[in-house]
Amino acid sequence: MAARQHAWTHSLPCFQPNWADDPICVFTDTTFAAGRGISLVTTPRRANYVATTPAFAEPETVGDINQDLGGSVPAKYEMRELPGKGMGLIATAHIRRGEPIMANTASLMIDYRAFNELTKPEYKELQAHAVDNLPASHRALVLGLSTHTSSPLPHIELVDRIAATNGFDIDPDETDTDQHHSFFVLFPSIARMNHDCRPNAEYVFDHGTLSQVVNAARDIAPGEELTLGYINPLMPRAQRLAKLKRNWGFDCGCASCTLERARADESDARIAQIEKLKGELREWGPDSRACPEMAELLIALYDMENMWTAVHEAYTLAALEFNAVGEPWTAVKYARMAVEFGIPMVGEADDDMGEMAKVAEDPWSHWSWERRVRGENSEGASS
Ligand SMILES: C[S@@+](CC[C@H](N)C(=O)[O-])C[C@H]1O[C@@H](n2cnc3c(N)ncnc32)[C@H](O)[C@@H]1O
Repeated sequence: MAARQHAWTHSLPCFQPNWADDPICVFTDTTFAAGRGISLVTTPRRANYVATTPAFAEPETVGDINQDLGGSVPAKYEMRELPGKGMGLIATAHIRRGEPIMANTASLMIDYRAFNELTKPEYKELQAHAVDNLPASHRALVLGLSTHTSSPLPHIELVDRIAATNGFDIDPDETDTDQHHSFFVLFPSIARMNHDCRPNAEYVFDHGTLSQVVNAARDIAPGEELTLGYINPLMPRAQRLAKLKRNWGFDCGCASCTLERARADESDARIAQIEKLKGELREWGPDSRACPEMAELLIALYDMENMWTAVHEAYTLAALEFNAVGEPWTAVKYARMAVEFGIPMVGEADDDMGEMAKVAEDPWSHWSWERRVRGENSEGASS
């Protein structure tokens, strides 16, 4: 797509290694999202691509996003200081599974090219400029975020620690065929959510509005903390603890990490079996041992592990498996459950959700129909 010129505030310096084809600079729009503002650290080409998205081209799509879902719904949480965790968000009303809890437009979007192509001092300088260029109240919100350290830091280091502690990895926009680098993105209100290895909420990024929505993964009662998962939940306990300590500096005290030894070993064994079953169920070659009972065992294991944010993966595999042995109505049941549980967790645009909508509608014309009993190899089978 041809790059349209956008009215960015473009601050110097830009950096460009000799071998790179584009410089990397800071681009700010202080009028974005009804004056909240946004800063990008990226190439001029990519900044201009981002400016073609509805978030910029149709400003009304993002005008209300940051006021607790348009101000039409009162917030169902409040921020509190929590022992041993810093700040956190606590539910103040009942929240239903699948319900949107909060949303933020991006504050700071750092192209991974900055990390891959620039020196550390270069990208840290750009990162600090990007925050400094935001409107004052937004800048204060960002600079007030956690650094998981109490020692005072020089400004550039402070911004770097804030970004590292609070940023989210966002996959590149698939419609931008020119760019293959992820973005590292900051959403200041969502960043107040602490980690749990079995979180009760999940985030979904929308490239059209450059915004992140947090949805409830299960029913949440007033008084419960709202949590996200910072890491892959399918790691054994020791690996989860080590990764959280290394990357975010805390000893995880969540219910799953504080199980007594025997219960923790059982949980680790279930996690290992989940990984093994997923591998077998995704195998569509003639030697596959996959069968519907395996898929139902997988669902039970996700349930036992309280993996509310990921159980749709098991429903997806069960729908495919039942369809593959010619049991359309059980396939439709699981496809419907995959969509019901999955869309708030991964969004409608997710490939698996598209496949599940097709199975739910017409299992007989889906690629998986009687796949196992026909004994064909399945080039291109998803999930
Ligand atoms: C993205 S911030 C979350 C909000 C943060 N508590 C605050 O005060 O703004 C990540 C930091 O919060 C703290 N944190 C997050 N989850 C935690 C947990 N389960 N237990 C203890 N500290 C946690 C750690 O200091 C971590 O580096």
